[in-house]
Amino acid sequence: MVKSAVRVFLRVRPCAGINSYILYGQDKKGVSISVPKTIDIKSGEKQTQSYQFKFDGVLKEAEQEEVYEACAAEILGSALEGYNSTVMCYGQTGAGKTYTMSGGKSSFKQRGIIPRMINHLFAEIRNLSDRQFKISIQYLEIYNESLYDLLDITTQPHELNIQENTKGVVNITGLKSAVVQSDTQAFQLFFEGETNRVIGAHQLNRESSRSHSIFTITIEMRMPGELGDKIVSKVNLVDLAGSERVSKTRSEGLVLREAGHINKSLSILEHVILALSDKSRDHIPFRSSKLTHVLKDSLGGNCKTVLVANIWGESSQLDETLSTCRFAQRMMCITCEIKANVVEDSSVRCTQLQSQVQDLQHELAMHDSMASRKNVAYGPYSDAQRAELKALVSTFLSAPNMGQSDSIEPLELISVRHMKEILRCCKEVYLDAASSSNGRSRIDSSLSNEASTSYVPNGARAAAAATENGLNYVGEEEAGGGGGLAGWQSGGVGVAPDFARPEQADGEVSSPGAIKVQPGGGMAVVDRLLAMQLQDGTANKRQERGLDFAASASGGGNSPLIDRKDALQEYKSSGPGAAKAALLDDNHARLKSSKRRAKELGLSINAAKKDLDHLKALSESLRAERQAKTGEGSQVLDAEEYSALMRIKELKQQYRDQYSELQMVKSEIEYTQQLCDACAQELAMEFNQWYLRNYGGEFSHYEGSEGDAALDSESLPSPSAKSTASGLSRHYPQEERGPPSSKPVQSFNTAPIASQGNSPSSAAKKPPNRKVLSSLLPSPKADEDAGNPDAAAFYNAQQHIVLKAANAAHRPGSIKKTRVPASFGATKH
Ligand SMILES: Nc1ncnc2c1ncn2[C@@H]1O[C@H](COP(=O)(O)OP(=O)(O)OP(=O)(O)O)[C@@H](O)[C@H]1O
Repeated sequence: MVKSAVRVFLRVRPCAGINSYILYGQDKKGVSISVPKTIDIKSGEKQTQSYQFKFDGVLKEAEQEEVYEACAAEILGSALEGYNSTVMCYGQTGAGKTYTMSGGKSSFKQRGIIPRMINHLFAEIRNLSDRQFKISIQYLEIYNESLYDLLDITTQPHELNIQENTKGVVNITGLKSAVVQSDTQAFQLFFEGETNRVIGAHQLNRESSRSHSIFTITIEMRMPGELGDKIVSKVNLVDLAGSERVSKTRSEGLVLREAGHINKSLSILEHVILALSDKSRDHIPFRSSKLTHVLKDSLGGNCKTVLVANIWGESSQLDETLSTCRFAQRMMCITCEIKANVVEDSSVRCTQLQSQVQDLQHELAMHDSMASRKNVAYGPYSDAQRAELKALVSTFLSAPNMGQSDSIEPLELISVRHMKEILRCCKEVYLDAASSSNGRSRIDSSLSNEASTSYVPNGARAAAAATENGLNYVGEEEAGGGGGLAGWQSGGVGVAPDFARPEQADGEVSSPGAIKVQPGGGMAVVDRLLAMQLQDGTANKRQERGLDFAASASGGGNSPLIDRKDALQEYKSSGPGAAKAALLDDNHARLKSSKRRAKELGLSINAAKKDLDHLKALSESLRAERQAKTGEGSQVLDAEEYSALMRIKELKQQYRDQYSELQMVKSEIEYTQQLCDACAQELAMEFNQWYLRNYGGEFSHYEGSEGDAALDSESLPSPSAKSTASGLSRHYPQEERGPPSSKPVQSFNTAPIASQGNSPSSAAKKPPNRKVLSSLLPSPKADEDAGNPDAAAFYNAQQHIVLKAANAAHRPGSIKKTRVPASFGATKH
C-alpha cells in the first residue's frame, strides 16, 4: 500500500483580454487572484481582496502540450505497474475541459490527453513485445442523471444501471467493453463515442458538453515467465460537464434542464470532495449522484488521481474561477491508499502447469532411456497391480532368513511410485500380520534374522519391538554400553537399508525377539541416523529422488549410484567428512571412557556399600559381644572391633567420594552424549548432501535443512549443464524457448466487442442526437504530420467515423445516434 495524493493542475484558457486579475507565481505552481471588492467613496480608490492558490502546476497555453504529454506518459507508467488512475477535467463551462481531454480534432497537434494516452499505450505495447496485453475500452456518458453507453451504436440508447458488490466495487451492468488491438481501433472507438455525446449551444460555448463522460482504458498485462499472474489496471479519463450560471449562459428549455442536472451533480461532487478531504468524516455521500457513485473508486479508492482544473482567463468569470480554484484546492487535500492490482488467472496457470507436467514427463522418459530403465510406469497402479505387489512384499517379508537366502530376490525399485507402493504394501502386510498373533511372531522372527542386504520395514520392526517390550525406547544405560541414541524408533513404515542393522561390535543386543540396536562406533550412530531420516518425513523427498534404496539394493541392478556404505566409508576416511568423523570418534571415545569409569564407580560403590553393610553387621555383633562380657559401661574396644569401625569410616568416605565422582561422570556422559548426537547428526546430514552432490544424479537440489546454508550451489551439478554435456538439448522453460514474438500486441481475446453484462431493458430516455452531414466536414489536414504513424492512426480513425456517419445519414432511421465531433463543424441545437 502506498499513499497517494491527488495531483492538481490549473489550466488557464487563453482569452482575448488581458489576464489582469491573475498573477502567476514565480515557480509556475501558484496563482494570485485579486478580486475588486469596493470603491472607497472618499478617495475613489479601488479595494481588492487577494486569494493565493498553490497547485502542482499552472498551465499556460504554451506549456499545455508538454504537460499533457508528460501526464499521459506518467499515468500510463502507473497503469503498467498495476495502479488504477484517473485524469479528470473540471471547470466552468467553456473553460476548455473537452479541449484538454479530447483536444481539437481537426489537427493531430491539438490532440488532448485521451489521444495522447492511446498513442503512448500502443507505443509502450510495441516496446514491451515480450509481454502479453489485452486492451479494452469503455465509454460511458452520464446525461441528466442517467447512464448511457457511448459505444453502443447498434440499438436504441438505453439507460444502464450501477451495481456495487459486497466489497464496494462499482460495476455498470450492460456497459460494453471493446477489446482493441491497435491504436487505430482505439481511436475509432474514441471518435465513435465522441460523436455520440450530447452537445448543446449556449452563450459561453457553442459546443458545450451536456453530459459527463468517462473514457476507460483497461489494461491487462501478463509478465514474461509469470505463471498465470497478470496486472490489471484501469485508466479513467473523465470529462465533466461544465458548471454554469444560467444567468450568464442564458440557457432555456432543454439546455436549461440539462444545466440543472449538471450543476446539481457537480455540487454533489463538491460535497463528496469536501467529505473526503475531511479525515473526521466517516460517511461519504457517493450515492447521492450517478457521477459520484460511478467515480467512487477513482475519488476515494485505490486510484491515483490527476485533476486538471480549467478556468477562464477573463475577469468577467472571476466568481466561477475562484470557485474552481477552491474546488481544486480541496482536491489536493485528498489522499488515498493505493496498491498495484496483480490478479492470478487460475485457468491460464492451470494450462501452463499442465504443459509443464507434460514437459517433465518427457524429460523423465528421456532420463529413463538414458539410464536404460525399462518398463517404468508413472501412472496410477491398478488394483490388480497393487495386489500383485502386495503378494510379492508379503513373500519377501515372511521368508525365513530374509535377505540372506539366495532364493529370495531382492525387491527391485524401479520408480518413485513403485517404491511408494512397496512401502504402502509393507505397512499393510505388517498391519495384517499384527492383527493375528501368529503372523506377528512370524514377522518378528523374520525381523530378528535380518541380514545384510535386505529391505526391512523398519517401522514394523520397531513397532514390533516396542509392542513386545511395552516400550519404545532402548536406553544405553539398560544395555550398559556405547553412545547410542535413545528413542529412535518410529511407528511409521520405513525401509531400513543394510546399514540400519544392529551393531554387534561393542554394543549388545539385549533380548531376543525384540530389536534393540545398541550403539557401536561413532559411524554406527551416523548409519542409524541415516536410517532414521529414511523413516521420517524428510526421507520422502529423498525416496522420491530414487536415492538410498537403489544404492543399497544388492547388486544394484541398473542403478547408476555407488553403494552407499562404500560412499560413507570414503566420506569419513578420506572425504570431506574425515575431520568431523575423527571428532565424532574422539567424542565417542571420551563417552565410552566416561561410561566405563561410571561403570567402575558404580561397581565400586556397590562393593563399598556391600562391605559397609557387612562391616556394620560385624561391628554390631562385636559391640554386643563386648557389652555382654564387660557390661554396659565399658568403652574399651578390642582390636577387631576397632579395626572394623576404622574400615567402616574409610569405606564411608570412599562411598561419598565415589558417589560424588559418579555424579560428575554422569553429567559428563550426558554432555558428551549430546556432543556425539549433534556431531553425528551433522555428519549424517553432510554426508547426505555430499552423496546427493556426487552420486545423486539429476536430483542435485537438496530439500531445505540446516545444512543447506553450507551448500555451495555453484558446486552442485546443474541438470541443464549435465544434459548439455551429454549432448542433449536443454529443456527450456516456456519463456526461454524461442525468440519473442514479433507481433506487437498479443491479445488473449480477439473478440472485438465483449459485453460485460446484461443490457437493461429500460425504455430510451436519452433525447435523439443531432443530425450531422458528413459532406460538411473538413477533411483532416495531415500534411504537417506526414510520416508520423501515430498521427496516421488518428486521422484514419477520424476518416472511418466520418464515412460511417455519412453512410448512416443516408440510411433512413439509422442516423439517430450518429453525429460527428463538434470540431468537425457539427450542427448545434
Ligand atoms: N487551448 C485552446 N486553444 C484553442 N481553443 C481552445 C482552447 N481551449 C478551449 N478552446 C476552445 O474553447 C471552446 C470551449 O472549449 P471546450 O468545449 O473544451 O470547453 P468545456 O470546458 O468543455 O465546455 P463545456 O463544459 O461547456 O463542455 C472550444 O471551442 C474549444 O475549441
